[in-house]
Amino acid sequence: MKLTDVLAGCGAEQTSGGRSAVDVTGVTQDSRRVKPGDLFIAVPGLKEDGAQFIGEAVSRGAVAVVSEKQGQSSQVPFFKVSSARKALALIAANFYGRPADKLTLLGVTGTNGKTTTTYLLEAILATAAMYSGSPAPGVIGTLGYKFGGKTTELANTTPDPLDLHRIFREMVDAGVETVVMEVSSHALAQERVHGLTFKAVGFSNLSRDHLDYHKDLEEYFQVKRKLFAENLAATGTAVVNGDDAFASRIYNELRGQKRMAWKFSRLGPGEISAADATFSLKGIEATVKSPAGDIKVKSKLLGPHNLENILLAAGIALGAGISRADVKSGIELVSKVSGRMDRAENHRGGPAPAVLVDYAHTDDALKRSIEAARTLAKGRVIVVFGCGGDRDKGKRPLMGTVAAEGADLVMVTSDNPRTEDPEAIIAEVTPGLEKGGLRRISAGKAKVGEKGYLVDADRRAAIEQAVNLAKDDDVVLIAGKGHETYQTVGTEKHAFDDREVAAKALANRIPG
Ligand SMILES: CC(=O)N[C@H]1[C@@H](OP(=O)(O)OP(=O)(O)OC[C@H]2O[C@@H](n3ccc(=O)[nH]c3=O)[C@H](O)[C@@H]2O)O[C@H](CO)[C@@H](O)[C@@H]1O[C@H](C)C(=O)N[C@@H](C)C(=O)N[C@H](CCC(=O)O)C(=O)O
Ligand SMILES: Nc1ncnc2c1ncn2[C@@H]1O[C@H](COP(=O)(O)OP(=O)(O)OP(=O)(O)O)[C@@H](O)[C@H]1O
Ligand SMILES: N[C@H](CCC[C@H](N)C(=O)O)C(=O)O
Ligand SMILES: [Mg+2]
Repeated sequence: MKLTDVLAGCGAEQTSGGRSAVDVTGVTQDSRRVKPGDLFIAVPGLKEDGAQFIGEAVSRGAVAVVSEKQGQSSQVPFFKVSSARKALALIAANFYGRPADKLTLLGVTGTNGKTTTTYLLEAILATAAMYSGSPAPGVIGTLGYKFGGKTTELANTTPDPLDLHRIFREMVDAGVETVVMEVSSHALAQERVHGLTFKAVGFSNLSRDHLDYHKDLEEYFQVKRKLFAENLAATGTAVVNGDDAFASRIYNELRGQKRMAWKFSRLGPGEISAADATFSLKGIEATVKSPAGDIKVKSKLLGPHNLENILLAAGIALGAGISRADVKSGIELVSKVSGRMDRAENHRGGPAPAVLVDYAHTDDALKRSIEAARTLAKGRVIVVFGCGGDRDKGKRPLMGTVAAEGADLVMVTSDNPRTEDPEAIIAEVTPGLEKGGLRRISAGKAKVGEKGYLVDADRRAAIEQAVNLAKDDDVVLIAGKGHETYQTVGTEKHAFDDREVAAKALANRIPG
């Protein structure tokens, strides 16, 4: 592809180097991966400044360079841009032949509920597509990217632009017309979706997370707001959580601009609201009230927070022009979202506690998933959780407090310790548990029915103890790792799946 075509529209100005009439055979932002014929884009990062590696990129065969820095005298054409990350997004689109121009994009942002909402939307869109004879949608998010019945794992929830536009290309080539995607705050901060236009976007909620990356909650919000301010089509629809103060600010802003915005609310009024909701281990029954009319749904998803995800998915789908009937059928098709309130198998049969594996890894998510477990449990709620290493430390005591306030028995353990000491992470969680009113029970002293918290850094042992300490009418909630099939200790990933460990613990359960 001609360099001038790759750079089209990205505002790059040549500052040095030779003739720009060269062909580009690849694009990369990583000097270590440069192949002869590539364009190298030097991105300033958290740890490194890509500009340091321009020499290395050229010596590996880069035929042109894009950077925010003024070009030194360069052997290859050197282009200056005001934002390397924005340029990267536009260049990636050009390089893959602008596949997103052929797609209808629907996006979901927010701290919790993105993955669940995108899978509800996928089912709704697939139902609509089936009836209209159109192709099924694609999905991009934490569980990977999915189209044509195949899911491929991803390193990030929202991929870097070069991966994202390559995936769009694969999808368009396979005939996909609509893509529903999670848009993370890291992606928005790093301009991974710069230049994309969404037909409808949703905002689930905003609560504490990633404050190791964002300065404070307000900055975290401003980053999420970009999706609505910069990426929503002028005639597109925004659906936001009316029960969330941050999300409501977006509603007011868009309404002030006479844009299309809907609020959804589980408890109060809103363009999308709920009535007659009931929750059990069989799922949710509720009436979704919408500008298009009422939709009675029976969902297999568990807990009040999932009703919020249903309202958001219904709002986005209706906003994108899907019929009420397809919204209902799609929602009812989703039997579960992998690793979210995902019930572990009881292979032995007979009475046993319900063991739910969930991905709650923020204090709000943990609070909400414990609340959900409470609506499902006839007996007690037992929670097993830990906090990830090398991530926002501020959430550790907060997660401890919500666990103590919501659960009867808590088993504190490891999540992915990464390069931190597991015991040191736990030591940052336990003051929160004490603050929440639970007292520590010494190892080996726990009795069935007792209140308090136990500590065991070995996640497998912690899950086994929790299952053994549960009575048949208790609910055991194993939070934090959801769909993950590994545990990261140091820099190594070991096979570990909460759902398998829990099913084994149930099969070998020795009550008491
Ligand atoms: C914290 C974070 O988001 N980091 C992202 C960031 O990395 P960074 O700023 O540390 O990059 P860096 O190492 O300083 O390098 C800067 C540049 O120099 C280049 N470089 C570096 C070294 C070298 O020898 N040569 C070279 O060219 C790098 O390729 C890069 O382009 O920029 C990189 C390039 O765009 C991203 O890949 C990387 O995402 C990493 C993999 C990551 O783990 N991100 C997570 C936290 C994330 O994005 N998570 C969200 C979901 C979160 C949630 O909702 O729960 C997601 O969307 O996945
Ligand atoms: N609407 C909601 N409000 C609050 N908590 C929720 C909501 N939906 C899900 N959760 C909690 O958050 C966890 C993660 O849910 P989900 O994977 O759908 O969200 P996500 O935004 O994609 O998360 P991540 O950013 O980690 O990918 C769930 O396991 C549950 O504990
Ligand atoms: N995308 C989130 C996932 C956290 C999952 C949890 N299991 C952990 O490892 O902290 C992150 O990387 O912060
Ligand atoms: Mg997700």
